[in-house]
Amino acid sequence: AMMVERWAGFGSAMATVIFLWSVVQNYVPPTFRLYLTAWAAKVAACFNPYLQITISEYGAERFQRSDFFLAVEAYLSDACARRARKLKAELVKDSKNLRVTVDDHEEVTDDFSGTTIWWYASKRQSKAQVITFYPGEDERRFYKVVFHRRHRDLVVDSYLPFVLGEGRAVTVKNRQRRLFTNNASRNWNPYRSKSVWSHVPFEHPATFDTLAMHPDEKEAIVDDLMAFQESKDYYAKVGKAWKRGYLLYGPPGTGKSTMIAAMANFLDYDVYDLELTAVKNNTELRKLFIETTGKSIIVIEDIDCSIDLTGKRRKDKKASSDKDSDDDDKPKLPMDPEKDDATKVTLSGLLNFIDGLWSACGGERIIIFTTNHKEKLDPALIRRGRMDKHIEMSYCRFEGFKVLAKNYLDVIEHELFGEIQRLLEETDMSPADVAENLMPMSKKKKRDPDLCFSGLIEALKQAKEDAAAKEDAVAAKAKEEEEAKEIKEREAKKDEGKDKTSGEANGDIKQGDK
Ligand SMILES: Nc1ncnc2c1ncn2[C@@H]1O[C@H](COP(=O)(O)OP(=O)(O)OP(=O)(O)O)[C@@H](O)[C@H]1O
Ligand SMILES: [Mg+2]
Repeated sequence: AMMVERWAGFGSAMATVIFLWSVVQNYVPPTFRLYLTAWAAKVAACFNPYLQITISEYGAERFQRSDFFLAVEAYLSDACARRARKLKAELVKDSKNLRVTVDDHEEVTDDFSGTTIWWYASKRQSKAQVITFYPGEDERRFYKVVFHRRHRDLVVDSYLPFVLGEGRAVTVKNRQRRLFTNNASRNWNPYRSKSVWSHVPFEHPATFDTLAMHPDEKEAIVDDLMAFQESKDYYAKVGKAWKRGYLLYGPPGTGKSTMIAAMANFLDYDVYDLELTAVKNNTELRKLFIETTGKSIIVIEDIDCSIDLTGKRRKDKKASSDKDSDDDDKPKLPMDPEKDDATKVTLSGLLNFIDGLWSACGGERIIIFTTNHKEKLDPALIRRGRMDKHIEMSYCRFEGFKVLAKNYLDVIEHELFGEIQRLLEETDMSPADVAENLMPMSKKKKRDPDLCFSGLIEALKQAKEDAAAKEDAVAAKAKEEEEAKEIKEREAKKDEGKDKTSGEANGDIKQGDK
């Protein structure tokens, strides 16, 4: 009976409210009505101590999902999803893990310095009458955060920025890192991608642990990278763009490319592999650079082979083209070298690429050049400040070998190590060749250290012999050349003498004879 009475009371109260509302609707002028509504909201607020903030999926830019929404989503799935009962799992683009998030219309609580905060995931139907191509496009999802009035400052000034930061960190941690290249054939479908870069997932397994190198050098590089990563404020303070350049040089197979992969894995960066020969001109180079994102390594491999970096070589080319045009007076073809030059990437274009003004957009970029011949590079290109650190990757010595032996065969000590050490100090063998000997591709021999090490010793001895033979050959050739030169010089002198005696006979002859 009490229940019925209470409901009746509730019903009559409701009826009164509805009656009053219809009076307001019909007889109160609109301006006053607005005022009344605001006032009613205020009255309600007096009794409801909770505030709410909405974070919608599409913010001011209608076509791009709001950064904050994505950060909240990541934060909730990382920190609070465990406490939710209704979850949803998705396979998300650019993320390497399944993403489990709070389902729509579900509530989770969070705790921030002793304060309880409620989150609601929800969605509403968009009212706009637009036809879209994508399913689900007319739904607008949003998150609502609810908290007590007295925590307003805490939530707005500390909690929400905290969520943003945490969410971004989670996104970075979970993202699938990518390897970009500017040299993919995109021509078959011009509509597919407007970006100048195309990408694949970056999954190179190299790390600094697997890199054969002297431990001290390795540590120095790791140290440098860590210092770079943490010095955002420092770079800002000294007024420099937040980037760093490395030059990796050394013979083939010494681990330059592997080192880049290890760096990317260590820093958790994307890799942009820039193929300079595929870049038409400086403008395109600039466009490529602008489209790179922060937290990335930009790599130009074999920089000495990529373009005419030196003015000298360009002149050579011009001289030869002049000769050509002397030979035949054909009209100039589109392939004309003059024009070709104008549409090429130049050294100055590349220097601009590295430290032009617009290289400051974003930040946290590492630029790496690799080369087999450091001496061929223009000094301007590799001066400090552009290429801050020059790293020599060299032949495998004993320290490097120990890393490889441990990695490939799980061996830390072995009776053959002494001999290998001696041979490695005397012989230049690249880590790639050493590794090849430690990784026999045969089932029977598989992972037998004795066989592998004796095989390596054989290979080292062979390499040593070859090197000696080569040296002998080089010496012999040099001697031959020297002799030939001497003979030539002698003959030239004789000719000179003859010329002069047959020419004017004066005091000069005596001088020449002397
Ligand atoms: N320092 C090293 N540590 C571990 N592995 C190495 C090292 N150097 C080379 N290797 C092995 O040798 C192979 C070739 O190495 P990498 O491609 O890095 O050489 P590179 O210096 O880039 O050569 P190139 O100058 O020809 O480009 C790799 O697959 C790698 O496994
Ligand atoms: Mg390489």
